[in-house]
Amino acid sequence: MKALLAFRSLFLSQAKGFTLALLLSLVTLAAGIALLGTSGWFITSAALTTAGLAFNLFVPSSLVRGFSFIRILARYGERLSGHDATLRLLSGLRGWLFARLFPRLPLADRSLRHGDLVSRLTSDVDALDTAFLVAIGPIAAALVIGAALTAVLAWLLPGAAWLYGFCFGAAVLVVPSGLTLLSRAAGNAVVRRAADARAAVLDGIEGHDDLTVFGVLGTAQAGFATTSQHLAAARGRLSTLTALAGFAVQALAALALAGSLWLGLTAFAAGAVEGPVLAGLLLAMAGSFEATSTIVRSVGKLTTAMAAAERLTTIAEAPPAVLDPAVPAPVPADTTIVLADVTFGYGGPPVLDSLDLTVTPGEHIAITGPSGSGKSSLLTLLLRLADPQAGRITLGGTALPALLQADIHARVALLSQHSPLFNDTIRANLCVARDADDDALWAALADAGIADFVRALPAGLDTMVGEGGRTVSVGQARRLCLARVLLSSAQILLLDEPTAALDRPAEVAFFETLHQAAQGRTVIVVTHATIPDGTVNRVLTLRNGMLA
Ligand SMILES: Nc1ncnc2c1ncn2[C@@H]1O[C@H](COP(=O)(O)OP(=O)(O)OP(=O)(O)O)[C@@H](O)[C@H]1O
Repeated sequence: MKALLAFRSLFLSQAKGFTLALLLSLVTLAAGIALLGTSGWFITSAALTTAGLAFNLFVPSSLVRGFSFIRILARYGERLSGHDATLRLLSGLRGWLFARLFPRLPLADRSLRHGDLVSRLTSDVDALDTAFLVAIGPIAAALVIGAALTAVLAWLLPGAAWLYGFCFGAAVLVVPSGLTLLSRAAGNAVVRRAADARAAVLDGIEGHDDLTVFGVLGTAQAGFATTSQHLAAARGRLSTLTALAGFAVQALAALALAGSLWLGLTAFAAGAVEGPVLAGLLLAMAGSFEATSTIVRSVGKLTTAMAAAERLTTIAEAPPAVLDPAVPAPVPADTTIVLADVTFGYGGPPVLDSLDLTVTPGEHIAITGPSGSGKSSLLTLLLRLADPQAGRITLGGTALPALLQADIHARVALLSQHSPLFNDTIRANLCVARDADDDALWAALADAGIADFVRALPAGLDTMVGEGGRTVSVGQARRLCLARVLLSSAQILLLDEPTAALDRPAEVAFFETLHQAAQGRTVIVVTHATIPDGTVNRVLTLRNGMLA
């Protein structure tokens, strides 16, 4: 519940819609109960009145019709306002989560799987946004209705009021609370297992080719079947508990009705209550318990929502890798980069150890070094996606932590080892860097050495590249990503293994084009390739955390 409370400001932002939905659900419930009560009273009165001659049929029958209409209209209005508020809450929740997620990327918790993250961003948010609609709203409405009917009973059939009040209170408060406590573990397991299943699906799709080639598709399928069985078992446990709670509520309803019938008949025999009123009250009680059955079904969802809330707050409250300064420094015009005595690691031995480096504006440098020597980590620091544990990095004389990250990223562009192509047109993929006209796009494509290929495509710049750039070769995808980086207005370009997928002639051509295309801009390229002569000003080697 504490995790759910963390989202109270978001829920409160939709308070108007939820209050309206709550009021309308109260009207719906009240109209339903009044409908049953009036019908019972009406039918009994009509039966007790000789041939109906002395009985005014008009008032009760119009009441029955009136309550039916009110019930239908109120239910419609409740669904409309409740779902409207829920959808608004959903957009608020997603915005809230993304706003917290971005400054925390890459997530410090490397164990968090891609599929799990997707699960948190989708189904966990969905579980949370319906918490009001399926659980909190119905519980609040039932409590009000139960209290009102108890008050009516205290007036018309005092003997039964305490019994009804006790049974209804237990059905709305005790059984759902007990179910919440008992189903906590099952609710957690459902959320966890659902995330596992989603991750297994994503892994299977992403790794399908390799799994097929290595002949282990069957093993992967068996793994997925096991995950699905675990999910089904967790859902089964939750359903069993929900069914038991449903049985408890029905038993309480039966106890309240049977006891009230007995107490009511005693009161009727003593002349303390009229027959039609008694019939109406008993039917109204039966109607009110209808509200409790929804609650029991909903509480299972509430435990899932609580588990989802915990998983979301885990990401949202994780300390961000870096924080923007409260008062940012102005962006320096100079783009000289200086790393002085920089030490950085991931908790173990330092990856970069007292490293010094100065890169003057417009200089092109290459950094080589054995795998795992810290080349990519160095680029991470230059983008201020992490801060060094010791030492100082400055841009134009201003320390990076004094600048807004957005300002740094406007000046420093990255072509990473994993730069993606989005499932969109070539034009849209390039314009991620900045909005540009066709001339600028073709110039960037020409600089990246891929203009001829794009020009030969029937749809040219409007060609869809497919998911992850599946319709182009790996080398072409790298060049399209390079074109995007060249198109950006950043004065400093960082490239991580830009030629990993190219053969030697293409690699040489790539470095030559890069050198020409990025004239006037600073280039830091991290690579295992042998750098062709004349394409960079300096080649440095990173070894044992230091540059040589
Ligand atoms: N997020 C991380 N958490 C923990 N350790 C990390 C993380 N990222 C990198 N490392 C470790 O830091 C070291 C340097 O990694 P880095 O990727 O910077 O090396 P690299 O020189 O770029 O390697 P490669 O040439 O293979 O790309 C490696 O030992 C790696 O395992």
